[in-house]
Amino acid sequence: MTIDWHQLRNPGLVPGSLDPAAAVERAAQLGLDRWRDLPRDQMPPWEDYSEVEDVYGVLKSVPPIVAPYEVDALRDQLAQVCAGKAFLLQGGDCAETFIDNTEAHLLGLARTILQMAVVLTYGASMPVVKVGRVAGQYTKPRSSATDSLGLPSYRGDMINSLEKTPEARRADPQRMIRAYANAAAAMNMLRAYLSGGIADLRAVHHWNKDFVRQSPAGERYEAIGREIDRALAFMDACGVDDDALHTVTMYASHEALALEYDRALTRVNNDRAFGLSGHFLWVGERTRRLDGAHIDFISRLANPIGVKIGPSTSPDWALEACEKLNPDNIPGKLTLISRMGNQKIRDVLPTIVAKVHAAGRQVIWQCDPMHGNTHESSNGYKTRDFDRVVDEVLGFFEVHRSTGTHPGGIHIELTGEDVTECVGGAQALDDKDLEQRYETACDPRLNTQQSLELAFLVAEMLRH
Ligand SMILES: O=C[C@H](O)[C@H](O)COP(=O)(O)O
Ligand SMILES: C=C(OP(=O)(O)O)C(=O)O
Ligand SMILES: [Mn+2]
Repeated sequence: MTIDWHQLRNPGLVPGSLDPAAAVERAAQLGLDRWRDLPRDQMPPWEDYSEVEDVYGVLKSVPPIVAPYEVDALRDQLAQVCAGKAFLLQGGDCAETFIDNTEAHLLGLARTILQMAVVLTYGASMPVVKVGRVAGQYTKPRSSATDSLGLPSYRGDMINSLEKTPEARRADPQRMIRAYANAAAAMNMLRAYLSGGIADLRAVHHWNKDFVRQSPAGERYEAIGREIDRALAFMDACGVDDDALHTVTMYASHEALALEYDRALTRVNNDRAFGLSGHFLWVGERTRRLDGAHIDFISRLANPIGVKIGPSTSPDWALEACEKLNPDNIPGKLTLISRMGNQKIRDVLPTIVAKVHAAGRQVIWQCDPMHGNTHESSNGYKTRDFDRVVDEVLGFFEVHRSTGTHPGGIHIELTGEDVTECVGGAQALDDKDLEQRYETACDPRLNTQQSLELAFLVAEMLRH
């Protein structure tokens, strides 16, 4: 068979019909460009929108970052989470950067997620679906259009640069192409490494034993570590040696904020629109208006999607969001990611869960204990207190226990590096320590130790 490469690179490839005009028509039928006419918050301050359109023209014919069958596979796995038979672990940088898109950084992330997943799998006695904030988490919504120096705010490497000069902060559409290239390289590396040695269950458990040995709070975690040891020895004795013990799938997710980027990487396949810039796309707290561009765009996708819900969310809003984002009530399709803050979650979340649940809406409840718990340290750093993070997750479990619903997962800003951005944890980092390695481009992340500690604590919550 001869492959017509020119035709394969056409936009909107539909198997069985390589006619690009038909693909464009299908996209229109699916309403994929309706967002262009709707109100849009957090629009980057582009100087010349025609440059954005040029970049869009380039990106709409490139090979996508992920494949439709993977997107469907993730949704199937998330259906298990929705049914209370699996747990969702999602984590990674607040803002990925081009300069940190290195082998070491990605390996650190993969390793940390795998280590957390092993502990959570044991704690929950159920499969853990692993999703990185990775290979596309390059745009940021901001509270203010300008920073403390009066410069345009940094909006993620896809839009402008963190460097503090007016020129660097200019919104540059060409950066979308660099974001695509970086995302493709990251995904390529992760796929390769996760099907090889680093995903070996015994190796991952070995790293966890190192963590328990070194952590000042190691004693508390030793019991679970020993139990996992015994479980592995038992499996060995039984001769269990399955592929699942050596390879892992980690899916990629990011906030759907730069809609031109995500739309350009959307492909229509068998009359379904797949956002192939990542497996899972979510809409953030600042862009979730139901009549707005972001919600409209993700509502058209076949992907599993999420929406952040902050402390001002009403039960009515949540129900309406479920109807709009998952009209066919498909299990695993929609994740509501609460980020209320530890002082509010116990008051605000119960009525939302009760209303959505009573209406029979299929939804995954996930807890982001980061974004409602940000404060400024005494020495001026944007930070988070580990105890408040843990307390919000605890509140999340308490709420679901009282409503009889499944606490489906956690969504964490973390890195596999020894940064000092969040205070607290067994290392007892304090405000002064933040000066040592504060490297985030946006929000403070849990470091490797804090992330693993959180996983052990959540494993304890899952067991009870
Ligand atoms: O990651 C989330 C947001 O982009 C971030 O919390 C906004 O931070 P800001 O309030 O510093 O703009
Ligand atoms: C912007 C983010 O969160 P939120 O929309 O919840 O503020 C984020 O996840 O980085
Ligand atoms: Mn963030």
